[in-house]
Amino acid sequence: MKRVIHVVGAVICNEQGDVLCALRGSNMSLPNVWEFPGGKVEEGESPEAALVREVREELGCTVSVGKLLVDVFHEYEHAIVHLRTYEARLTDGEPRAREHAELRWVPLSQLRDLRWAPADLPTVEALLAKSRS
Ligand SMILES: Nc1nc2c([nH]c(=O)n2[C@H]2C[C@H](O)[C@@H](COP(=O)(O)OP(=O)(O)OP(=O)(O)O)O2)c(=O)[nH]1
Repeated sequence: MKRVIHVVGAVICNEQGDVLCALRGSNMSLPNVWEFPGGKVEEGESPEAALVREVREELGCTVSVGKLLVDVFHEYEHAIVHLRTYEARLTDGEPRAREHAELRWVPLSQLRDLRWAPADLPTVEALLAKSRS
């Protein structure tokens, strides 16, 4: 049985409604794909607390965590990723790529043009569906 990794991702939007997307580096697992900032939930940690901690580590800024958007399991070669994505709002600091190859604010209309980590596609679709409703 593959191990299950519990991962959280933050959907952070700016005033124009662009979404903050992060490019995984070539030296990371799942290299060179776009993802939502976040990471693994530690033992005994709530998903919300993990998201605040990971965003602080990766982007050097603070978010407040809002609604759960998507809760999905995706089977990769290396493991099964249990990904929960949340709406999140920047409350302090400016995001900087401390660990990622690049950060980019992407308009909703261009979200599908990025090469996403496969587990993230349901979140991309949920964001597009929400913007149409
Ligand atoms: N942070 C994040 N990880 C994602 C997303 N989608 C997705 O499939 N993943 C995967 C990539 C990794 O396998 C795992 C998250 O681990 P991580 O961000 O701590 O990165 P990592 O594997 O480089 O960490 P590590 O082995 O160095 O401890 O979940 C996403 O949107 N955000």
